Amino acid sequence: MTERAIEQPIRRRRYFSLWYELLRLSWRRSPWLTSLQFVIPALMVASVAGNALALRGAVDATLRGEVWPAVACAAGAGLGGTMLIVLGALDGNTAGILIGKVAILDVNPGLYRDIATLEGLEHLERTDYLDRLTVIRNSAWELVLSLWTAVGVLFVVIELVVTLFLLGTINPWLLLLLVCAALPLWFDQKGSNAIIRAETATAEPFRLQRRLFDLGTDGAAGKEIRVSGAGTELARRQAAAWDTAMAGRYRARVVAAAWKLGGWTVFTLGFGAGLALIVVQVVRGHSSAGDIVLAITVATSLRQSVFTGVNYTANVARAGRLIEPYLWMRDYTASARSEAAGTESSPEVLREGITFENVTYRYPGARRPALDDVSVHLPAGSVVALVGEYGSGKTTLVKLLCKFYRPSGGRVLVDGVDLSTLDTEGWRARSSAAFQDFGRFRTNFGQSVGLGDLPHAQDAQSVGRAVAAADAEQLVGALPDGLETQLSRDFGGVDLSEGQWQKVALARASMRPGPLLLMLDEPTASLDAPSEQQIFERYIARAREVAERTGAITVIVTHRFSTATGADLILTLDKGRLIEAGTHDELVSIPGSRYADLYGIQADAYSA
Ligand SMILES: Nc1ncnc2c1ncn2[C@@H]1O[C@H](COP(=O)(O)OP(=O)(O)OP(=O)(O)O)[C@@H](O)[C@H]1O
Repeated sequence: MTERAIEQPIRRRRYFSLWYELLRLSWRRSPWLTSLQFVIPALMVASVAGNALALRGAVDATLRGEVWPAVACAAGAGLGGTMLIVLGALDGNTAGILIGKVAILDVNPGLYRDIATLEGLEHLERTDYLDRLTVIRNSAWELVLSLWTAVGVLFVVIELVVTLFLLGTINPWLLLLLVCAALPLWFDQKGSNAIIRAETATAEPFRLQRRLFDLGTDGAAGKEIRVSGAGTELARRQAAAWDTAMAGRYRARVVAAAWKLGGWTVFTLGFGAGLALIVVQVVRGHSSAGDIVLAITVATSLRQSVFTGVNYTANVARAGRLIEPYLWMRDYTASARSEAAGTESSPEVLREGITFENVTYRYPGARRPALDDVSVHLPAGSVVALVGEYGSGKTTLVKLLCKFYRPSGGRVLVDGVDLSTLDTEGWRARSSAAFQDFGRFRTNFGQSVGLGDLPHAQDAQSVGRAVAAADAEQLVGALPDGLETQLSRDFGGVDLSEGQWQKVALARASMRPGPLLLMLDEPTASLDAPSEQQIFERYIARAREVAERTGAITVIVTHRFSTATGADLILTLDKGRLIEAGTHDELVSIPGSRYADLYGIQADAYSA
C-alpha cells in the first residue's frame, strides 16, 4: 500500500458522512431512542421560549390587574420550567443508552474485525500506526457521542436563534448580542485547536513516557529491571519524557484559557449593555416591565446555551482526535483490502516447490532491506533450515511466505504461480506456523490447540494428534483437567512456563491435516535441548509424512545448528542476503563458509 494513500489529511466533510453513518446505525439499532434525541431538544427549545413568554405575560397581566390571565401565564411558566428539568434528565439518560448500544454492538465489533482480520501486519508493527490504533481501540463510545454532541450544537444554534428573536422583539439592537454570544464559541475553538496542536507535537514524548511506564510495571520485564537495577533510570527517563510532554501541553492550556477568558469578557460586557438598553426603554415607556423579565429570562438562557454550545463545540473539536485516526484506520483497511486481492486457488499438492526470484523486502522507513535480492528454489517435499546471525532476515523470509508482506521487489512463486495472486485466506488455510513470539491464548488447553485449525477445533482426535506432535502429552496428563484445563491464573486457571506455552503453540501449529507449508520460526527456543531434539524428530517425521501426501515444504528457522544438520537444504542469510545454500555436508565442505564457521563455533561450545 502506498504511504501517500494513508497519510493524506482527513477532510472535514468526511466528519459529516461519518456522523450520517452513525445516525443510520443508531436508527437501525433503535428508531425510538434515535427519534427522542431530536424530539427532546426540540421540546426543550420550545420550553425555554414558552417559559420566557409566559413569564412576561404573567408580569404584564398582573400589572394590568387581570387575575386569570396572570394565573394562566404563571402556570404556563411553571410548566415550561418543569418540562425543562424533566427533559434535561431524560435527554442525558436516553442518549447514554443509545450511545452504549451503538458503540458496543456496532462500532466496536467493526473496529475489532478490521484490526484483527487485515491480511498484513503493518498496522500491528509500525509504531506510528500503533499509536493511532491505541487511540481508537477504546474510543467507540466517544465516537458515537460525537454525533450526538454535533446534534446538540445544532439545537444550541436553534435555541440561540429563537432567544435572539425574542430579544429582537424588544429592541433590534439586542440582536447584536448574537455576535457577543458567538465570540466565546470562536475563541474557545481557537483554544481547543492550540491544545490539539500541542498534543500532536508532544505525541512522541507522551508515547515514550507511556511505554516506559508500561515497561516498568510489566511483570515480564520486571525481572530484568530488578536484576540490572535499571528501575531508577527508567523512572527518571519516564519522568523526563512526561515533563517534556506536559510542558508543551501546559503552555497550550494557558493559551486556551486566555482565549476563553477573552470570549467570556466580551459576552458579559455585551450582555450588560443589552440590559441597560432595555432599562432605558422601560424608563422612557417604550417597553413594559414584562419585557425586562423576558429579557432577563431569555438572556439567562442565552448565557446557558452559549456555555453549552462552547462545551459541545469543544467536545466536537476534541472528538477530532478520535475521528481522524478512526477514519485513517478505515482508509487504511479499505486500501489494504483492495490491494490484497489475490484470487487464485492454492494447489492441492505441491509438485515443483516454492521459488524466490530476486526477492527484496524493505520495512517501511528502514534504511537497508531486510531481504536483499534473494533467489532460491525450495523443492516440494523438502525440509529447509534457515540459519544466520540475529537480524539477518530469517523471520522476514517466513513472513513473506505467510503473505504478511508483499516483496518490495522480485516474486515468490508457488509451483510457478506468483504467491501474491493466490487467495490469501486459501493459502493460509494450507499453511501451519509457529513463531518465536507465539500467542498465549488464555482459553482451555484443548481450545488453545484447536485454534490452529478451526474446522477441526472440536475434534478430540485432531487435537490429541497435535498434542502428540508437540510432545505435550505428558504436560496435558499433569494438568488437573487435562485438555479441559483453563490456562492462565488471570482466568482462574493454571499458569504455564515459557517452554510449556511454547508446546501449546507447537501443538496449535500441528493441527492442520494437509498443509503445503510448515513453518517453525524458532518455536523451541525456550525448551531444553533434549525436549527440543525430541520435538524436532517428531515434527520432522510428521512433516515427511505430510510431504508424501501434499508435497509440503517445511521451513525451520533455528539458531541451533544441530537442528539444521538433518535438513535437505540449509540457507545461510547474512544482512538480508542469501550467501550459501546446500546440505550440511556440502556447506561444511566449502572452505571458509559462514555456515561451517558458525557450526564449528557451536560444536566447540557444546564439546568444551
Ligand atoms: N517490523 C519491523 N519493522 C522494521 N524493521 C524490522 C521489522 N522486523 C524486522 N526488522 C528488521 O529487519 C531485519 C531482519 O529482521 P528479521 O527479524 O527478519 O531477522 P532474523 O534473522 O529473523 O532475526 P532473529 O534471529 O533475531 O529473529 C532486522 O534488521 C530487523 O531489525
